[in-house]
Amino acid sequence: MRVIVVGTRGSALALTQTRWVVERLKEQWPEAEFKIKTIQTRGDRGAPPTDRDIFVKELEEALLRGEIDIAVHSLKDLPTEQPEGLVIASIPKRVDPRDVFIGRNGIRRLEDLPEGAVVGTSSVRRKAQLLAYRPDLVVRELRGNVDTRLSALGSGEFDGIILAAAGLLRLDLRNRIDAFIDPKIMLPAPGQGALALEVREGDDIADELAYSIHHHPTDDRTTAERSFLHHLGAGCLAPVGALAHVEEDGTLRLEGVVVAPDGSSMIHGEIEGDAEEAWELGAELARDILEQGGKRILEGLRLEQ
Ligand SMILES: NCc1[nH]cc(CCC(=O)O)c1CC(=O)O
Repeated sequence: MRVIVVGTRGSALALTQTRWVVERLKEQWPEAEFKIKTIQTRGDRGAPPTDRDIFVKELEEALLRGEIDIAVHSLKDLPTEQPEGLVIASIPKRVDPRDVFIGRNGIRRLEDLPEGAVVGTSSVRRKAQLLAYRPDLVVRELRGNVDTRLSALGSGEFDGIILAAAGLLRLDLRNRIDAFIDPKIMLPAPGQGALALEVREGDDIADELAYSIHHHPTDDRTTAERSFLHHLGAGCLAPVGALAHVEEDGTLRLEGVVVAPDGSSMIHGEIEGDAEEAWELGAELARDILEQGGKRILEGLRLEQ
């Protein structure tokens, strides 16, 4: 059997999650041989997060050239439209999708921040929801990989920072988390906490290997969330949050939000239905929210750019 080359970015988080994926694949296919290949993306070389696919494109090009057979992505970094010739073969089981707060000087929750405190994040989605909740806070740019962000907190420039729980959990840094942020205050990015395994269309072997670690409930949840984002006509850099849950009986409940970047207005909505209709439910919620004022917020953003 051929060696299956699994491609990943080179950050500590990307490598850790890819090793996790390969361990799961080996459990399913003990006779198969896997090799991990690291590919540097523009995002890793410090490109500003202005293009939606800075973490993704180089991996996809390597896939198309045949240098790798399976690309491992963070699902939330992946655009909602697939490039020609590539397919998502598998969405493994998600970890906690929430955002978390890490504070300094005994501050352990968002609620503990004094008036005018400085919070670090580079995500418009986090900034907008934070300001909607606490307009008094000052939000400052915080970039880089998880390690860089944690050491920026130590340098004293911020009273607290916000990160995805997923990155810290995967890096075994759970003890650094001070508080999980209630999704009522901050809805995560669509797909946050989930991975995606992408393969070449027609590579049936890679497809079958990858599909063996597919997780249907995660797929249904993230399909609804990403459909919501897609039908808003917004990319992963927009001030858009979404979170879906699937109940035992197959009912999917999706919550979504569009927020003005300064937090001054916020359109929130919810929908529920059959998990098998995940894509349609996301589309319907997007239409509702666009009508209720989401459209005005998102058009305002385009004019600013
Ligand atoms: N924006 C970068 C990014 N892409 C994926 C994760 C980890 C969380 C995940 O896998 O969803 C992070 C870090 C963060 O947002 O704190």
